[in-house]
Amino acid sequence: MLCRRRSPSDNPEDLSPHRWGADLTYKEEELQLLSGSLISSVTTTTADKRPDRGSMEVRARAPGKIILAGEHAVVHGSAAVAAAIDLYTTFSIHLLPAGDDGGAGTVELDLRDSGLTFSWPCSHLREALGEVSGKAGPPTPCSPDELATMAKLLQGQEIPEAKIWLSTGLSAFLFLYTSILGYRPGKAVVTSDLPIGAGLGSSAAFCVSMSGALLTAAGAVGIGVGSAAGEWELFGKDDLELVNLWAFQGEKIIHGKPSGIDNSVSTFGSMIKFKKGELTNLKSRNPVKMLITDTRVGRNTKALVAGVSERASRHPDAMASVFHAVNSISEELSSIVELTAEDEVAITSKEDKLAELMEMNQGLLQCMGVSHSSIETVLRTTLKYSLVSKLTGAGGGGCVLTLIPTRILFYIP
Ligand SMILES: Nc1ncnc2c1ncn2[C@@H]1O[C@H](COP(=O)(O)OP(=O)(O)OP(=O)(O)O)[C@@H](O)[C@H]1O
Ligand SMILES: C[C@@](O)(CCO)CC(=O)[O-]
Ligand SMILES: [Mg+2]
Repeated sequence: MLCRRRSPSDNPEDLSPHRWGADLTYKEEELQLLSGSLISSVTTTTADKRPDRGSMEVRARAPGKIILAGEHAVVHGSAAVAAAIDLYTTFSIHLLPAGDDGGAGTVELDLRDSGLTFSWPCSHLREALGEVSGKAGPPTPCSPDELATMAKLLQGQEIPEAKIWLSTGLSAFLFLYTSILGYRPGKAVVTSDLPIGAGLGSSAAFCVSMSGALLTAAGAVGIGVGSAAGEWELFGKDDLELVNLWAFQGEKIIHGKPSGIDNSVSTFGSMIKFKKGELTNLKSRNPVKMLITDTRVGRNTKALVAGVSERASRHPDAMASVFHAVNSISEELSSIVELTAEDEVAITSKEDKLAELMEMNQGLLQCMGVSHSSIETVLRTTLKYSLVSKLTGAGGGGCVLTLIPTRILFYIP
């Protein structure tokens, strides 16, 4: 399910949202149907801790997400609605006893899905970053100087040009690892069900699972030692709050200016309304079925978010109206989602309203300049079946949501 990066302008430093794959043409057959997701009952971040040959291994997993309404506008203070989906990123950390190899040891990272491994001698990290003790409490943000040091630490690593977009994730790893665990040697392994950079919150799931595992390994959050293989334990509410704060710092390194919605929904799961950092849990009693289509057009959230901010500074009044309209859509959508509909007529009317709001939101995302010809192809294709779609996440390619009303008689697994 990995996203195939196809755009010749797939450069994380390119801040123009239009240049992401703009000159390619897309055929319906090239779209990948990812999954139909029931979005009301998904578990939150969970972890598993077990002794392993004299040392400790901790695994944490965190879900991806879809945004039903409000992406981009949420960065500018509007409300947005998001739901966790049942595709996960898992981060495992195996702490090695210090000095096991007679020296200070190494910090290793194995990105299984990309087939890449990285390694830093602990002595080298200490030299570059100075004394850090590892921290159990709330995070201190990564300073510009520290960020520059992380970038330098990547220079010695062999990152293939075609996967250079992983650099920000690697910087986030180095920052979270050294801030939480100091220079303890360890081996981390990351696997994910999520396509990377496709709007399903891969960066947030990466940061949340990483924060969960590292904080557990540091003893800063408490889960017990797992009894049976394959058992996941839920974190307590206060622990989730701490995991979320650290994950947000990681997201800042990857995204530049995240609203916090992606890490929050990945941490706490379920369906949420999010506005200016405030999270409200939404109780959806009738399931909402969405089809997720991956256009397989690579894009980068940091560049798209920066592009919208630039447009907002060029046209402040017009864009303020757009953000205001999106806020109203998200508010209305969140109250409709919570309505309990008993009979068929009520369910149909609820779904019709949801569809209309999604359609309006898509129009406003086009106004923000974050749609893409591949997204428009999905919109046209689903419209042939009278189904409504909208982009989800940062847009510019990536994934598209299609609302599947209960009147549709086929089942999408
Ligand atoms: N499993 C992973 N392994 C390593 N790095 C990852 C992984 N998942 C995400 N990342 C990091 O996150 C970046 C992708 O994040 P980005 O925010 O651009 O997309 P997304 O989170 O999938 O989509 P959106 O933010 O729109 O929901 C990658 O370039 C990489 O740096
Ligand atoms: C585009 C955006 O609104 C959602 C990305 O999933 C960015 C953010 O809120 O951080
Ligand atoms: Mg992201």
